[in-house]
Amino acid sequence: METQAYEEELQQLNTIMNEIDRQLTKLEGVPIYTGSDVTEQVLEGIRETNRRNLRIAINEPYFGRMDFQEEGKESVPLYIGKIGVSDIATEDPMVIDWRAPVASMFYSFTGGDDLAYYDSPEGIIEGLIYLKRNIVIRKKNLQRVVDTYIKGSQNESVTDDFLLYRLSENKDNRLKDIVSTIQSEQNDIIRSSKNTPLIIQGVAGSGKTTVALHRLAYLIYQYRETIRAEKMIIFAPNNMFLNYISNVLPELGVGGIQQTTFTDWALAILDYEVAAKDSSENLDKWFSTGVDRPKINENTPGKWKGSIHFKDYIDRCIERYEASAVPDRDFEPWDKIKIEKETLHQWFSYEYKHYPLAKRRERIVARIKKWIDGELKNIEETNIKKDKKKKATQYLTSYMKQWPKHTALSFYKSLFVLTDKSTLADSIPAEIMKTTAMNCKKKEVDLEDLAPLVYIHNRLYGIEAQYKYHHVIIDEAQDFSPFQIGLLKQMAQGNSFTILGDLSQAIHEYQGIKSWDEFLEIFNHDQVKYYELSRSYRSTMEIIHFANEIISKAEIPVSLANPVFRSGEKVKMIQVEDTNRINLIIKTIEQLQHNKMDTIAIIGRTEKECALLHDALTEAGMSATFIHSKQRKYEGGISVVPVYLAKGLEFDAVLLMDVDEQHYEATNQDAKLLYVGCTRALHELWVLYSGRKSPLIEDIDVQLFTSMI
Ligand SMILES: Nc1ncnc2c1ncn2[C@@H]1O[C@H](COP(=O)(O)OP(=O)(O)OP(=O)(O)O)[C@@H](O)[C@H]1O
Repeated sequence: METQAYEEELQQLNTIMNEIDRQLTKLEGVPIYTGSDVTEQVLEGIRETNRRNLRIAINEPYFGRMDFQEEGKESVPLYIGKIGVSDIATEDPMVIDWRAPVASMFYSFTGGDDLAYYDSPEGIIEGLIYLKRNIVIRKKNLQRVVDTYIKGSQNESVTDDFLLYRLSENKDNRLKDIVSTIQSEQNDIIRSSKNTPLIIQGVAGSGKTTVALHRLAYLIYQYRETIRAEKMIIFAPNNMFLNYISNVLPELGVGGIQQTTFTDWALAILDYEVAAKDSSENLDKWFSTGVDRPKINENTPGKWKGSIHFKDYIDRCIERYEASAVPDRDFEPWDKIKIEKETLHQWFSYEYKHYPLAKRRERIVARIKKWIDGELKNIEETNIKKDKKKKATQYLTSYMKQWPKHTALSFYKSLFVLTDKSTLADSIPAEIMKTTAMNCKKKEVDLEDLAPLVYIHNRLYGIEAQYKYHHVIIDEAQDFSPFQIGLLKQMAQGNSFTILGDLSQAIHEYQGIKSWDEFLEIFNHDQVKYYELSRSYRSTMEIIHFANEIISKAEIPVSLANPVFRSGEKVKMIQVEDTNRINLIIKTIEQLQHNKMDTIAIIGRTEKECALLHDALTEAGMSATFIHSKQRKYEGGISVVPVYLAKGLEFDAVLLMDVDEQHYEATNQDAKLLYVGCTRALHELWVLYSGRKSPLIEDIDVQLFTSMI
């Protein structure tokens, strides 16, 4: 039977490949248009997209087949691929784009005799599925045919076998697409409608980043009439992470989406009026160990400035500025000739109300100048006219001095200067007042200042068209502040958001959130869709069970990860003396490489310790990449990385260093850090410590690891 299926698919592959080849050859034969005719340019754009798509399709034209019988019709085999391909002569679809409505059944159907259905533009279409088949094609060669559902057969649902086959593969240095194995709960998120903001709490390895990228590809396809790639934006925690995920969208045939960090994005909007302080200093501080650990409370700058309370405070300050902006006097450049203050107020508060504050000021200056010109026209004597003009200009300058022109920075700075007893600034903690005023003076600010600065900029100057988005994706959103979300909410049209994160990995406690309610409130609870993904696809069961024991020690209001049934090596726990550490690491890595582990991370606790470890390993002849906070590229191979920078990444094997009582104390924060470290591993996890082991791993069930000396 299997051979028969294979032969059948081989034949089909030939037919489809020939068609793709024919179309591509034809398109590649058309000379590229470089002229200035707009219609021709548009046509060239379409040809270029088609060329690009067909080049993707020619290597792996499809990955699945589903035999579907729509009610009242014949059963037809539908081939599903990354890119849709039609027979050029008959226009019949040969391969269906995975994002097409009918293809949704390939992901949502998990067996059974019930009618399957999908939501088409014409309404719900129902029918029966007879076959669901996974087909692996690599570089034009048919490699594997696995039936995951055959109607009437005993062994009805073996979907997980194929998923496991994909999960057991090793990873290189880039995140991959998952079109062939999207799971039903992921499919629901990917295909959610554009204008419902989504908040997704997903355990480590549940596919949040991957799902977010597939969702973008879906939205571009589904809303192609109204949505543009350049108007969609992804926020990720750092540039190395952006580099790590950079292959997925091109693999899905999607280009042009903005991908950035909040810092880079904010600095550009502020036109680089300020610089961002070196983040590594901050990370060193917040992730230090022992007596250096700073305490975190509501007055911690990141928390305080990231709160909606601070946003409201800024609103009040802006209102105050607005109320007192127009000088409380007539504009009277010459005796008895004047614009009355009531008129100026009328312009400001009514006629120009729809303009942002700075623009209103500009408009009024322009109107006053026009009024002066008009008045001067009535004067005939040249000398008097000249004299009056001079007087009016001087008067205007002194008048406008009473109406300060603000930039985002100057306004922000003014919030941190205590000018009089009645000032609103009374409520700002003294330490924040002092340091922020100092930073503003140096034009060098912290991450937590950027959202308020952009917010003020928007209030003063309005939001430019290029910063109004069709869709916003925020990955690792647990590290965002409510203020950042509140700000972005103003800039995303129709509240089109996908916000993803994991509270169990909320290691940036000094700025992030404790509960998703903090964001839900911003969107007015009932308008948002909240999802929880608890199935974890990355790590083996052994690793997930071990990691779950650690995170259970922290009080976090989310459910534990539930691994797919993929079994591997037990977690290894090793006590090692400092003198033997380097030796042991090198031997372990040799063993792991022998076991075909391609990407291996040695995860340390702080950046400084990792730098020292990396030096020692280099000296001992090992070649590894040291990942530090300024790293922009993830190279793969062997990496030495501080645990907080490993978040978001994954490796075939992980060596967690220094899991002792000094480095990982019995605190929520350290439990989360250790959890992040453990869940980076796909296949093997080695936990090393010297002296006393961390209390976080002290009483872990002995069945869950192997102790080695
Ligand atoms: N449906 C799936 N089929 C195959 N692989 C999947 C699937 N879903 C997720 N994966 C794989 O699981 C791994 C984790 O995915 P991803 O990094 O997107 O998860 P995450 O939730 O963002 O993780 P974390 O929060 O731990 O960084 C990746 O290797 C991804 O390819």
